[in-house]
Amino acid sequence: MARYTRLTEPIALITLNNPPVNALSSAVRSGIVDSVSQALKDDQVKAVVFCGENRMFSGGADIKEFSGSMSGPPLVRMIHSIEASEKLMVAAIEGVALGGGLELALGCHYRVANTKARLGLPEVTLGFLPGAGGTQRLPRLTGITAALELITTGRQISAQEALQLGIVDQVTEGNAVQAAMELALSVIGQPLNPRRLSLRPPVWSADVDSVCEVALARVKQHSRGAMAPVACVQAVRAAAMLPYSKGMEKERQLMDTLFRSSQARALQYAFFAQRNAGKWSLPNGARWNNTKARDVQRVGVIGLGTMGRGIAVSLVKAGLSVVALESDAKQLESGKKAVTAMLQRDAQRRGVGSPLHLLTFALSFHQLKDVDLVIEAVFEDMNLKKRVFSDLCKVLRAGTLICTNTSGLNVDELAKVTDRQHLVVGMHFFAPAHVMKLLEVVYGSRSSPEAVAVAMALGKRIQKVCVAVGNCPGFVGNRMLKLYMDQSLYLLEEGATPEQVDQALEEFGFAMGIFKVADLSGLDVGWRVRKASGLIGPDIDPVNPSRWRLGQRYCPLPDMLCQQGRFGQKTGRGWYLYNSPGSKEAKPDPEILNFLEDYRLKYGITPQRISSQEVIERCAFSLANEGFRILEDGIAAGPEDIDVIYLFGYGWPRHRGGPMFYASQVGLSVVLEKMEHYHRIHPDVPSLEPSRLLRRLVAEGSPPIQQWRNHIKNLHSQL
Ligand SMILES: CC(C)(COP(=O)(O)OP(=O)(O)OC[C@H]1O[C@@H](n2cnc3c(N)ncnc32)[C@H](O)[C@@H]1OP(=O)(O)O)[C@@H](O)C(=O)NCCC(=O)NCCSC(=O)C[C@@H](O)CCCCCCCCCCCCC(=O)O
Repeated sequence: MARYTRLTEPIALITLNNPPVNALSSAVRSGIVDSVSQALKDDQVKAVVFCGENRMFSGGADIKEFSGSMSGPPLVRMIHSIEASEKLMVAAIEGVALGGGLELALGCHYRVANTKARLGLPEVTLGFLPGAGGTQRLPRLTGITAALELITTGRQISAQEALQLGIVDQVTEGNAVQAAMELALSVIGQPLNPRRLSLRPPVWSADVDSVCEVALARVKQHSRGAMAPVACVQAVRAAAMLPYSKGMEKERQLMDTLFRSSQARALQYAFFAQRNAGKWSLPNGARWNNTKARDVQRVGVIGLGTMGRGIAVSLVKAGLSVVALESDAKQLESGKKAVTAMLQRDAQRRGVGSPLHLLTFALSFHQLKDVDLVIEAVFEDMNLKKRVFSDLCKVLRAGTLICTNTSGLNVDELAKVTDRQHLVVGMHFFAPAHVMKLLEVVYGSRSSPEAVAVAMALGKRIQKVCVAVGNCPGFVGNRMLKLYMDQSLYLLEEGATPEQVDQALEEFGFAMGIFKVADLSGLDVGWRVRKASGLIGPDIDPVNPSRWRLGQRYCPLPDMLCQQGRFGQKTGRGWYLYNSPGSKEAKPDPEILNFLEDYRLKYGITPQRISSQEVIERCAFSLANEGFRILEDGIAAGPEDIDVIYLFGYGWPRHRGGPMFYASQVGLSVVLEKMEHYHRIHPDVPSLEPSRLLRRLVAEGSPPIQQWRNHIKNLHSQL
């Protein structure tokens, strides 16, 4: 796990060897300790160079070990003895030096990095802090301001930036090990104390308090209730005020609190869930590792509305050729202007050349004849999409994939109008598509594994977090969202205000409350969908609309807002009031409060006092309850996929893991009890009835979330 090589020069090489990222597992730490001791015993060895196998220094501590009992040499002590060693220690950084990997390098007396290397302390993203001396050594190198920024955000930096900040001593375009050896030979014999960061005094300056206050205010504003960023500021502040040993005590104290916190568990779960989503599997046994994706170079994008524009931008940015199609010249012109401007702005921001040469604009389907894959992003209307699909089949080559960016329409029904049902899949992007990371890849009953593999690979190439999901109305994300939205609306009927619901959700950690999101997306979008689905028709009385539709409780409030022309931000009025159409600052609207009061009076509803706890329980547990149904139906392969969808597509707070993880953390029996309670009070809302899978998991002793897949497998078993 760590290889010791005695080189011909007076140098020993210690190679961390734990693929794929050379995480500092217990075995690696033991290997390092043994190797260092071997080097120290060898009188011929004057210097030690640390490097990683496969040109990858280290991705840090082994995160998998955190969920069990930790064994092996402690990282803190190991790094301390490396730094204290009387022999010269040099880190040769290639690939990444992250977390404990960078902390190990900071314990060395010199650091050399390859130009392509990336360095960082991302522990905050896992719910804790750099707990192997990183919070004390880094500020002593870079000063407090840079250390605060790096440690509280977890941002990874280039070797060049690391050089400017003083984190590395040298950057090389060549082999970092070679360069580290040369550096070692040139400094052997020089005093080591000035190179030992722990011997440096606190990095105090007169403005420490104000710098830390500013950092604290910034992290509190962005962290949405996450504890780790605040603790990171406290730890770095200690590096400015206290000698190293005292600072280390503070680091340890803060780490103890964070390490076993529910937030750290949630964030580490999210880390693995995100990686797990790429390992898709279909009910027929096809999987990411037994299905080959063929290469895609040219992509057609049909429709240059908001979604089509974002999709085209994402594709071009990833170096793909795009033919972007619109149905009329005016639409094409406005789409062209928007896409071009977005790409130019992005290129300017990143300091790279504009990729506009990859983009062609077209008005005729014939210009799509040579593409490898088409993404349809026209208006959300089944008939229109069907027309597009059948027209496409007339011009596309036989093997070209047809993907739909529908947000919930039936992919099988669309596939049926084509001559290639096996090559039809959904690619559900989230708005704005060039910003949002999530992509639901929807397989229909006839989609071939290869088609799914191609869509997943393309999504990955354009840097999306892709989740393969089955075909049902709304797929995973929007199917669950509907129930979340329903509960929020019922809460308004029962006595809450939009700002009260949003405040509870934002305090829980959502980036934005649901009513603010609805205003941002446009209330007219859902209105149109409800009209198309028959929920709103000519038989509905517009003045006294029924609260009962298609056999279920229905809340007509959003329709009534739309009738008043309140479409949200775009019209300057929605659930909130805005200074002008298009402005973003939501203000409570007294008109809405009166409107809600009148509504309750009209329908004889006595307003109740709704607590924040009830808002969270009804919204979050409804999401999870539907998530269990989705698992039962085989629409998502596991709870992790559902959580990834909510983390990356719906602003669910990462430090709460996702709705399924949250349910597991609160306790499944508590969730069951609450759902039973709310269903008893609201028997007219069938979705509040606890799902079969939830009941079954509770009956089976509420197994940990990692084991739910096994229980789902057995759900339909007759054995
Ligand atoms: C490294 C990456 C940038 C690579 O990205 P890439 O896209 O190439 O690949 P993947 O992300 O897909 O990863 C490939 C593969 O590797 C797995 N993996 C990656 N990193 C790790 C890791 N650090 N540990 C384990 N496994 C890892 C990943 O899961 C993939 O596996 P798969 O099976 O899917 O192929 C990228 O991966 C990345 O960014 N990684 C994470 C980097 C990171 O966050 N590093 C920080 C780790 S935490 C750390 O280092 C902590 C240190 O500060 C030291 C802390 C000291 C601990 C002291 C403990 C004190 C406890 C006190 C409290 C005790 C109280 C009590 O007892 O109760």
